Amino acid sequence: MNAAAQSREPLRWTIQTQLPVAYEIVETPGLLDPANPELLRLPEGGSSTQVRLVVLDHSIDELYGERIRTYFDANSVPVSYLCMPGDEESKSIGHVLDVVTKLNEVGTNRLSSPPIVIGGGVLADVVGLAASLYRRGIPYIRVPTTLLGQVDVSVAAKTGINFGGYRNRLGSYSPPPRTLIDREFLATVPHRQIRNGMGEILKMALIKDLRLFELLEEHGADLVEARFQDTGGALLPSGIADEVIGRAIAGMAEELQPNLWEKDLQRSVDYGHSFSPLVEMRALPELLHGEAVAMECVFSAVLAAQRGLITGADLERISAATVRLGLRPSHPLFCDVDLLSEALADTVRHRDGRQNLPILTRIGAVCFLNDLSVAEIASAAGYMGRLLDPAPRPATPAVIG
Ligand SMILES: NC(=O)c1ccc[n+]([C@@H]2O[C@H](COP(=O)([O-])OP(=O)(O)OC[C@H]3O[C@@H](n4cnc5c(N)ncnc54)[C@H](O)[C@@H]3O)[C@@H](O)[C@H]2O)c1
Ligand SMILES: O=C(CO)[C@@H](O)[C@H](O)[C@H](O)[C@H](O)COP(=O)(O)O
Ligand SMILES: [Zn+2]
Repeated sequence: MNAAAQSREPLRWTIQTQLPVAYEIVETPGLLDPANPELLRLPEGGSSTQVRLVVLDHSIDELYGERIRTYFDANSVPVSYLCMPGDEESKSIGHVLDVVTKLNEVGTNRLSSPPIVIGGGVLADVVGLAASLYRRGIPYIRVPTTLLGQVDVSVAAKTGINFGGYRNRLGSYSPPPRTLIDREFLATVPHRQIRNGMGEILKMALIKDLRLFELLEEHGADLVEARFQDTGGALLPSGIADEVIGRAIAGMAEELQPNLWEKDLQRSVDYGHSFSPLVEMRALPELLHGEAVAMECVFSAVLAAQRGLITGADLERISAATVRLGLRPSHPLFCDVDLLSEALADTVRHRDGRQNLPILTRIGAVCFLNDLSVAEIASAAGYMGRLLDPAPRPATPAVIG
């Protein structure tokens, strides 16, 4: 080192900046009506005549492909289409690279011709990650077409793919400036996938919204049956589907906004997401995301009842509501203490060394635990084992002191 540099304090530069983030989630019935301009609107306003990449879920291409093509043709917008599968096993780096390759081929501009993704949560996560990598990040437009996509992914800032046997191991924080929601898409979603979305709505109800939980208890089964479509009052009183979807989205937005970058690792929305990620991956392709989340909602309620944080009656109510939604409350992997302990250990790493385990203090409120023991997990796993057996109903778990 030269003598002059040695005789003084080393120089130091700090770059500080701020990145204001705003993104909108817009309900827009009749999205595919060529007269509806929402799909063409650019984040910064105005519209574009440049070629756009539109990524379609396979099912969406089959069911809505013709209408989508008619929409863009009628509006004279040149489009290049990419169709991809939308199952959990497709949340892979290969599919991200397929999107990036297509962005390159299409010649997508950095800001003024954002790609549009129309599909479920899987496709949104894959395309979102590709957009966040392409030229170090370009905007994209998200159109969620499943219930889970509309009530949960729609608000999310996160993108991700599975890697090395773990969920969302690679990803980014990259919210699209615009997410467009049209409930009509749900009319074609298979009932199992609707129930899957109910798993995330149940999570939201349990952590912060007793009214939403009561709506699920009273109308959940009919909402599934009607796939959230208006039935002219026959099956569902009018307004119920809107209220359930609206409350779920508003609840998620309220939770995410103050902690979008997750500097605070105590997150209520992690309810149902502490043990289930590994269970879901080990059970692939048997369990869907929302199904595994719903099982952990019950498992966590058992943990809460064991501690005397909620009553046995509340636990029964939660488990009964889950079953009424058509969701299984338990699974053999939720009885496997070693697997559950491994899952929690990985979650602890994700939460920087702490459990930060959201746990119910009543239906509609949570606190966070950092001292959950293997004995408690084992006891709750035993209860989950008895829930596998359709009858008789298991007794309320004993409070572990
Ligand atoms: N980014 C986030 O913060 C966030 C939040 C919640 C969930 N997720 C992710 O979302 C994924 C689950 O999403 P999902 O439940 O939408 O599953 P999905 O994307 O796998 O879609 C489910 C199935 O429905 C089909 N489908 C989609 N729309 C349809 C329609 N309108 N009609 C008929 N079939 C249709 C798809 O082809 C697929 O077979 C998980 O990977 C999860 O991690 C991400
Ligand atoms: O499943 C997801 C996101 O993939 C959401 O439903 C959920 O609310 C949360 O974001 C989860 O807590 C999952 O977060 P992470 O483990 O993927 O970081
Ligand atoms: Zn989730």
